[in-house]
Amino acid sequence: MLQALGLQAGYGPSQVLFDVNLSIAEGQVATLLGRNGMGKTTTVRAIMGLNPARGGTLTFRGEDIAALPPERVAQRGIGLVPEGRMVFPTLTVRENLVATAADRFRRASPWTLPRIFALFPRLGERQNQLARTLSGGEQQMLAIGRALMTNPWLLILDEATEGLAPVIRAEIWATLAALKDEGLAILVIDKNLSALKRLADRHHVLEKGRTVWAGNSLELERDAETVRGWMGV
Ligand SMILES: Nc1ncnc2c1ncn2[C@@H]1O[C@H](COP(=O)(O)OP(=O)(O)OP(=O)(O)O)[C@@H](O)[C@H]1O
Repeated sequence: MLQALGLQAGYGPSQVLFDVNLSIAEGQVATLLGRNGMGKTTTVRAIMGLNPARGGTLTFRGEDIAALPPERVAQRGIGLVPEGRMVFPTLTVRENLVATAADRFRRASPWTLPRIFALFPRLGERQNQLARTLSGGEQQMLAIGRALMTNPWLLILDEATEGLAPVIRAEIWATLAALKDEGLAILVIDKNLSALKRLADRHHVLEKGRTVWAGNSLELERDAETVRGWMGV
């Protein structure tokens, strides 16, 4: 579904990604692992067209997306839950969700407000509240709901559980498992290896802008010590 080969990207004169290789099959959950500053967010930005690829290849559902601007990438069906959530603070929960709503692919059962509120009942209870008055966990749920309202084929979450209470984290992990069961492909950036091992099919470790390890959860178990070393945990 998504494949990056030898991906390169950076900011102005500084190159950050040198050789990122990443693949996510349909309906799979994949992870991007690595210490802070190793290029995970930059990889996401390259996929989304925010920091366009400068080398290598990037394909999504069989199409070359390397040169597409961000709005086109989103239209192709990649939904981003960015680092720091970035919900619209002065819009209500409902307005945040409606703002991005689109069903470009005429899905069999598209995401709607009632479906989002069934997934996150708390958002339903607070639908007329301004987003900035929500707790961190609720804002994260809203960010996920907003990405789902674009009816993506692939959902990307950058540090979605960071700074959240354990009980809220558990809720987010359970939600991602439910979305996977529905067939949604997901790319997760997170540091919680034990949750990721259960949820994800494939893992990629980044070190200084290069994919230095990739494998499934069994292989991750086998190479746990090495991977933990790369992650600094
Ligand atoms: N806007 C920017 N301008 C210049 N350099 C940047 C910018 N954003 C990030 N970088 C640099 O790019 C490198 C990779 O950062 P990136 O955010 O992709 O890492 P990360 O693996 O996602 O880590 P983190 O968990 O800290 O977000 C770092 O050296 C960082 O300093």
